[in-house]
Parts: sequence; C-alpha cells; structure tokens
Amino acid sequence: MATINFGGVDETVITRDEFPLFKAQEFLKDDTIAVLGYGVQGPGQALNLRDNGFNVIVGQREDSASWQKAVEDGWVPGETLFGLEEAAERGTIVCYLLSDAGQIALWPAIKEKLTPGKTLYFSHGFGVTFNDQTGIVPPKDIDVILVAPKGSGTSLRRLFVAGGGLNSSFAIFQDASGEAFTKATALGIGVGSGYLFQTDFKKEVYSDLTGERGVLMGALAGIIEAQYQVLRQRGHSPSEAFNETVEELTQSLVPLVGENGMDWMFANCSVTAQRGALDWKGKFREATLPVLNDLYDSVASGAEAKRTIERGSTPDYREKLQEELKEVRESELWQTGAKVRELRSNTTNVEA
Ligand SMILES: NC(=O)C1=CN([C@@H]2O[C@H](COP(=O)(O)OP(=O)(O)OC[C@H]3O[C@@H](n4cnc5c(N)ncnc54)[C@H](O)[C@@H]3O)[C@@H](O)[C@H]2O)C=CC1
Ligand SMILES: CC(=O)[C@](C)(O)C(=O)O
Ligand SMILES: [Mg+2]
Ligand SMILES: [Mg+2]
Repeated sequence: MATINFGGVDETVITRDEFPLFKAQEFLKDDTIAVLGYGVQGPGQALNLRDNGFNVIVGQREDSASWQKAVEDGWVPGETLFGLEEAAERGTIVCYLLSDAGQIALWPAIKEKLTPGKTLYFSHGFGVTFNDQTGIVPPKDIDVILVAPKGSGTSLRRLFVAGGGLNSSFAIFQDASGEAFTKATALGIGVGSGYLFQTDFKKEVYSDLTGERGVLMGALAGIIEAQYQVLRQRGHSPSEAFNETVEELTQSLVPLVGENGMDWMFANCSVTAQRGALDWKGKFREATLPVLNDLYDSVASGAEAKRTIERGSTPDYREKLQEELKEVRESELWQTGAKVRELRSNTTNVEA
C-alpha cells in the first residue's frame, strides 16, 4: 500500500509493483470467479481475468445475444459458460456485472447462492448504497467488495490487449473473512489495473453518477449540441460547425490534455486562443456550477437511482434506449460527424 500525494492531499493507492500478478494468481488459485452478465464490463473483466491466468466462468441468460457473444469469445457452454444462477452456484467469487437494474431483478435468486465464505464483487456502489430502493442487502457472512474500472469495459479490454491497462477504484463493504482487502487487490490487479485507488461504496457511486451525468457524458453532449446550434444559427456550414466543436476536440486538443494537462493543451494553441479560453473558462464554470450542484443533490437524494431503476426495469427499456440513441445518431450534428470521420487524413502523408 503506497501513500501518494495528489495535489497536496495524501491518498492510499495500491500498485502492481507491490502486489504483482503472480501474487494475485497465488492468492486466488483455489477460487472460481463467476462473472455474471456479459454486457460491457462483463466481457472486459472476464477476458482479462482469463488471460491473466485465473479460473473464470461466465453466467448469462441463455436466450440472449450476449450469450452468443460469450460463445464467440471462447466461453464454452457447460464448461465455462452457464445460466446466471448456475454460474453463481459454481463461483466462489461472484462478480455481479448485470446492469444496475438487472441486479435488482436477479437478486432474490443470486442471494440464495451466496453461502458463507463466498465473495460478492461489484463494479459499482449502486446496488448496496441505494439498498432502500434496490433491496440488495448481502448476507452477513460473506465478503462484499468493489473494483470499479475508471472507464468503459471496452477500453478496459482494448488497453489490456494493447499491453496497458485501466486503473480502478476499490472498496470494502463487508469483510467476513478478514481477507477482503487482499481479495479486492488481487481482483483489481487481475482485471488489468496497474493502480488501485481506495474509496468506499457510497463515494464511488456518488462520484461515478455525477461524472457520467456531468462532464464525462451528459455535459459533454449538451455543450456540444449548444455550440453547434449557435454556429449553425449564425450561418456556419455543418462541416465548419462540427469541426470547430467536435473534430478538433477529439482529434487534436483532448489528447493533448490527456497527455500533459490543460495548460499543456493551452500552450500548444495560439496566444489568441489562450487569451480567449482563459477569459471565458470562468464564465462557463460559473454558469455550470448551479447545474452540477443540482446534479449532485439529485444523486445524493437517491432521485437519480430511482429514475435509473424505474426506467431500467421496464420490459422495453433497451428498445427505448436504442430509439433515443438513434435520434442522436440521425441528428444533423452527428450525421455531419459521420461524414467528417470518413475524411480523416490518416493516410495522406504516407501515400506516394
Ligand atoms: N459499462 C461500463 O463500462 C461500466 C459499468 N460499470 C458497472 O458495471 C456493472 C455492469 O454494467 P454494464 O456492463 O454496463 O451492464 P449492461 O447494461 O451492459 O448489462 C450487463 C448484462 O446484464 C444483463 N441484464 C440486464 N438486465 C437484466 C435482467 N433483468 N435480468 C438478467 N440479466 C439482465 C444484460 O443482458 C447484460 O448481459 C454495473 O454495475 C455498471 O454500473 C462500471 C464501470 C463502467
Ligand atoms: C464507463 C463508466 O465508468 C461509466 C460511464 O461510469 C459507466 O458506464 O457507468
Ligand atoms: Mg464510471
Ligand atoms: Mg457509471
């Protein structure tokens, strides 16, 4: 366990240097890790764990497209791929990676399989933190832990395959065995994280729900729509509005932020751009602060959880989501994006 100073604040972080993969393999060598759910996190985590040498099985609804995907990924029905309840029965560590609404529906059946000595693993603090709404109250005689990769399961897998990894936060909710901490560490290293940041279930879910509804997804999508709309209404062409709102952001500027911070991105832009950005960022901050505070209140009151559960529990929730995504995809903004993406000059400089 290392103490690392982040901007003046000390935090606890576990690193792969102090807890190498062989130690994780040794610690979990007698365990069967059952990954329930094969949506986005399920495949990422199950495949990384399998490739890292752990005993992994997958549980998924038999009549689903994801079952087929699991078969294509090399999980063998009756050997390493089972129905949800059977996988939970066989696993000593049950990774509950159904959608947060799906976890509620399956809980009564899965709870029965969580016999003393087993471990229940989440990648989100949702089910346990909002248990007044989810009904997810784990039995007292099991370990309950969390490892939450800080990104999409798709990235978790892609970065692993490319030889890297994605960091995770981790937390302990219940330590019946006295070994929950080591177990969470071993699993975090197992799914491919090089660094594990300690948190608790409530902090994980509050920050995660705020982040994805805010800057990471909701605010990003909203502010892009707003700027595109202004440029279009002021007479700019779709390609010009898109290039100045999205293409330059994703292709040029955000990678520079990721590489070396905001001031580095600024420093690689013109003095004119820097002057304007420094003058305007305060206005944007003040304008969005009330919205972000509303958002946090809505997360903390349980209202976001309530809405997620209600909307996610209707029989046609996937179709409805698809319709909403289709509307986004078919908007002028994102149709322009599709065309602009085709024109990326990836190969221009290598052609004769
Ligand atoms: N999507 C991501 O990359 C991330 C997800 N998480 C967390 O990981 C967990 C899993 O999330 P995702 O992979 O996004 O889930 P998902 O929405 O892709 O669903 C996972 C699986 O649950 C199944 N499922 C959904 N409703 C069901 C029901 N009523 N009965 C039986 N099965 C059902 C689906 O068929 C699918 O195989 C969640 O707790 C989520 O918050 C955490 C970090 C990132
Ligand atoms: C990818 C991730 O970490 C999110 C955005 O929080 C999620 O998919 O829930
Ligand atoms: Mg997240
Ligand atoms: Mg999330």
